[in-house]
Formats: sequence, C-alpha cells, structure tokens
Amino acid sequence: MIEATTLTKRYGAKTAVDGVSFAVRPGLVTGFLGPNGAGKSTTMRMIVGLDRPTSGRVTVNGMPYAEHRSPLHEVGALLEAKAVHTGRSARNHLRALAATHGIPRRRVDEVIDLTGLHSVAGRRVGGFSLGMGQRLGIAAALLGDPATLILDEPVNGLDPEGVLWVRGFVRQFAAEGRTVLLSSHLMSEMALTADHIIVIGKGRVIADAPVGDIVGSTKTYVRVRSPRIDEIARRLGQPDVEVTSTAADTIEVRGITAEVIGDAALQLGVALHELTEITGSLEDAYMDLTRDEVEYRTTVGASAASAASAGPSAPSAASASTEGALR
Ligand SMILES: Nc1ncnc2c1ncn2[C@@H]1O[C@H](COP(=O)(O)OP(=O)(O)OP(=O)(O)O)[C@@H](O)[C@H]1O
Repeated sequence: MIEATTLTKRYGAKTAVDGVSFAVRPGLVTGFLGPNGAGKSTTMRMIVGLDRPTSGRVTVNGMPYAEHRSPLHEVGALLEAKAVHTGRSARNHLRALAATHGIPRRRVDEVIDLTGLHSVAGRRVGGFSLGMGQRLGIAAALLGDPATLILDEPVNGLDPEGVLWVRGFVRQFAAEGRTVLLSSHLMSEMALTADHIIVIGKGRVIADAPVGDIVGSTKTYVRVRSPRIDEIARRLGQPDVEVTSTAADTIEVRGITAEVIGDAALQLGVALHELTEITGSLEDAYMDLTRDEVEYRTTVGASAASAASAGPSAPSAASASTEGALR
C-alpha cells in the first residue's frame, strides 16, 4: 500500500506536485496518468525517497521508503531504465546490484528468467535496445522480490510481445496480492492493464477511480443503421436529442437511449439493421479530464490527436455511475 497525504514538491517557484493525496492498494494494478509535466515522475521519485517532499508525506506499507530496513524488499522501482553501467553485462550489472543489497546470486538468475533476458544476459548493456533496457530495469526492480512495484513508462520502447509481457507480468504480480503503480501515456494499453486509475494534472489529482468508472464517465451515444434511416432521424428530432448522420444508412444519436430508439422504429414499422450503444474509450475520458490541465499544448486539436492514436470505442450495454469518483 502506498499512501500520499497532501504531498507537495516545489522546485523554486515551480510547484511540480501540489498537495496530492491518494492510496495505491494491494491486489490491483493502479495506472498513473497525466499530461507531460503533470508531476507523475516527481511523485514516483518521492515515493522511493529520490526526492524530498516540500511538505506532506508519502509512505509505503506505513513507513517512508527510506525508513524501511530493507527497502528493496518493500519496493522495486523502474524510474530510469537506461541508468546502468554500460560496460557490464546484464548479468554482472544485476549481480553487482544484488551484492550491494545483500541479495543472493540465485535471485539474479531468477529475475533474468522472469524477464526473458536469458539469451542476452552475457551481453554488454551498452549494446542493448531500448526494449531490452526496459526489461533489464524491470529485472533490477524485481531483485528484492518486492511487495510493491513502481514502473514509470515500463512499455516505452517495447515491441508488441514485450508490451504483452509487461501486461501479463504486472497483472500476475497484482493477482498475488502485491501493489503495482505504473505510468504510461498509452491509453489503450492502460485500459487493458490497470484496474484503477489516478489522473493528475498540473500537480493535482483530478480523478481517482476504477478504470470502469472513468471510462463510463465519457458520453455514450447510440449508432443506428436502417434502410429507412431518414424516417427514424425525423422521428427522433426533438430538443436535447442530437442526431448526426455518418453514412447514407447510419446515424449517431446522443441524448436518448437505445430502448427509446428501438421503440420508435417499431412504431414506425421500420427495420433496424443495427442499434449499438457506444461507450467512449479510456483515451476519450482522459482527454475530457485533462483538457484544461495540459502544460505543453501543441496546435494539433484534441480530436485529431485522439483519432490518430489507438483505442477503439468499446460497445457497452450500460455505463457505470461516476458519482463522487471524479474530482
Ligand atoms: N529537478 C527539477 N527542477 C525543476 N523543475 C522540475 C524538476 N523536475 C521536474 N520539474 C518540473 O516539475 C513538473 C513536473 O515534472 P514531472 O517530470 O514530474 O512530470 P511528469 O508528469 O512525469 O511528466 P512526463 O510525462 O513528461 O514524464 C514539470 O513542470 C517539470 O518541468
């Protein structure tokens, strides 16, 4: 369990983290999201004692990280994947780390196997690809067999097989009752990996809720397809109902349920070829939440950026209530 209480970090006049409070619970994968510069890395560094809070506090299993007698057994962290001695082999790098922390050598072989580095363990780390470096960073984080894992952008640079491996690994880790906090800018991947999401913007928590609640907070719409779509569109036309034509036989309807549309079609005697309630993706929810929180804005519009990246909208029969979940 990681608990932050009004945690604040200022660098001169810059407030990087502004009074955040949250709990990261065991048995779950918690995703840590936020635009560039939101304060994710600073928060993670404070959790593992690499940065000192200006005020507030953060504990891991009830104690500040630095006060634990064997911190590596409490928390494994991947914060800078490439920050390793490049002349050493991966195995020797891990052995050196293990030796300085009183961890037995056999654990080095275990984490090499766990992270799929066996075939490259004898190679110099300097020649590693970014993906191999990420795996090595995760291997190092696992050396102490920690109860809590903190991973900053762990899938950055990994190929699809590597991304899948990280997802499976952290889900298994959490299923064993351990605690996982991971950041990523890949929303579609986060939607598949995380159970719970904390979003920060400009140093403040703006959402802290189960992933289903966050996705459910996006507006749903109903896609309707019919050979006589114009008649249905005319019938639905009323204040508070938004009807958008997307193809000759298809409309998207906002502000009314699929049931009401189905009943209207029945009354008209018109066949429906499709009636699908569409819930937004995690990416849609994230874009809504962080619209006003982006520190470095480009000229690319949010909708264009959203359309360009992954994360197909998932059909859903109902959207969860978000009462009280979003701040
Ligand atoms: N050592 C430092 N000195 C001054 N400012 C800093 C320092 N470290 C971070 N900052 C500033 O604090 C803010 C938060 O940075 P941080 O790296 O925590 O954000 P982040 O959410 O991890 O961003 P990204 O997604 O880009 O990694 C930024 O405005 C950053 O410029």
